[in-house]
Amino acid sequence: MTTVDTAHRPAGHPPVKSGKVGVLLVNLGTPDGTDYTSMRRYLKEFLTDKRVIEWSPWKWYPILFGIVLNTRPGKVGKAYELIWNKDKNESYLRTYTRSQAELMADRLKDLPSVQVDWAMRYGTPSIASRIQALKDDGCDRIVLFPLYPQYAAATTATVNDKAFQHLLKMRWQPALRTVPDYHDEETYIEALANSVTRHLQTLDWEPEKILASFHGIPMSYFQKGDPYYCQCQKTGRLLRERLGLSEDKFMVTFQSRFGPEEWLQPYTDKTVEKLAQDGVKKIVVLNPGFVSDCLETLEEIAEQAAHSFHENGGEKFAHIPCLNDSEDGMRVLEKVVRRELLGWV
Ligand SMILES: C=CC1=C(C)c2cc3[nH]c(cc4nc(cc5[nH]c(cc1n2)c(C)c5CCC(=O)O)C(CCC(=O)O)=C4C)c(C)c3C=C
Ligand SMILES: [Fe+2]
Ligand SMILES: [Fe+2]
Repeated sequence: MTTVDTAHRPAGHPPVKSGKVGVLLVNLGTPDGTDYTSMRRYLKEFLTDKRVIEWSPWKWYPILFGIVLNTRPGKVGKAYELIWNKDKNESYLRTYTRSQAELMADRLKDLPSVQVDWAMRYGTPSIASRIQALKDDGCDRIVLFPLYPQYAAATTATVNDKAFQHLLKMRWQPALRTVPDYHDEETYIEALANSVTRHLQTLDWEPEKILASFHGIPMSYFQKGDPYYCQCQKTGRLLRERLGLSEDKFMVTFQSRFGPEEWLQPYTDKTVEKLAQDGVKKIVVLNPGFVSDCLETLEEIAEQAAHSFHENGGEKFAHIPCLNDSEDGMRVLEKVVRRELLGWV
């Protein structure tokens, strides 16, 4: 650890701490509560992000403020209620992100100059508040880790934007290292394969199809050059090969469509429905693109997709949890963080 030489400091110069390295884990965000006001605040911050909705504000804001922010908070709030972590009165996304940061701090104990923290892109704790806290604690270098295995402008880039926006206001900026995607990282593929294998062993039936369902993005974002689709496809292929499955048995699909545009295909909901209608009786779905379980996995897949599969004639449906704060999941995050710390510790 290096520290600043302050012996010559003139009277009145503020005391400064320095010499530590911060690691900031950042996930998407989550509402503070399931009530209308909390939901509206969260959705407003999310859906006014130009990296998420790329339409011109002239076109988007009348729809957002006139319709979406009046109707969606109530509807989505009910969905959040179904998957709320009642013990901690928060969403599981927050519970897991905090736990990942705590476990990461423990795993990096051999590096005493490293301090680990966590933040959310939307809602609390904000990226600005945690970058400031790390800097105030003496971190003059920060590894910023957007918790997305696949890069998308709507997720990774907006986390980076937000961090640099805060740096704009700082006199003494920390050096910031942004962590790249890790969609084809060996440890990640291995962790996903282990979780599939282990979960299948707990079932007394064998799936006819395994679906790797990723969050979608509008097709237009892909056409503008976003690498997300290709990275999801590669993660899917590597996982399938690792599991030794044929293309016939394993599919990559895209979920969570929002708005009227065409999104990446095949759509998870339509695929699940069609498989059941075509006579497939047993399927398993996993969400490799989500580091932690959240509304999109627990409600949209484990609840809604399961329901739709059964309604359409399917018999057995299983959802494999995300890696969350499991041993395998933490090994992946630690591997990436240690690589990014090289040269700084
Ligand atoms: C145009 C809108 C959206 C884009 C593009 C988008 C991309 C995207 N999102 C995730 C991960 C998550 N999204 C989550 C919730 C969520 N996503 C959108 C819209 C877009 N996402 C909305 C409006 C919401 C809120 C819920 C709803 O109103 O339907 C979540 C869950 C958060 C939680 O608290 O549980 C995650 C995680 C990715 C990875 C991605 C692009 C790659
Ligand atoms: Fe989303
Ligand atoms: Fe959704």
